[in-house]
Amino acid sequence: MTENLMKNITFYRRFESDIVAGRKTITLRDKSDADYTTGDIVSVARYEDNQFFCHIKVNAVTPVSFHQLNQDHARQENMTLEQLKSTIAEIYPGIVELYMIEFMLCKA
Ligand SMILES: CC(=O)Nc1ccn([C@H]2C[C@H](O)[C@@H](CO)O2)c(=O)n1
Repeated sequence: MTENLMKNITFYRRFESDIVAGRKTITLRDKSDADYTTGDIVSVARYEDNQFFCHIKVNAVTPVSFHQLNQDHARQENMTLEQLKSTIAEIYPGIVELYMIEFMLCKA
């Protein structure tokens, strides 16, 4: 019998309030952190202390290059495009190939 293990993802603490309010509906990750499939229900915790704070449902996973990032991506991250690019550059210095994980909050 195969067990259906729930996947996990972490976000930096500073993004928790935007996620639980539904203001942040994508995250851009490197390949090692993008192993999600449409329909996955994912358990979300803070990166700093691994404290669970919600579940999300994955709506799509799409490759996107750093140079393609635009105002739509920024709006879905609840940031300006400048903030988004500098956040990505800080987390993943020099990265070109990203994966956009689109998600929606699962209401408890
Ligand atoms: C460990 C790790 O990389 N954790 C991450 C990576 C990204 N995020 C956030 C930051 C931005 O809002 C988007 C785009 O990368 O996702 C994060 O919270 N934690």
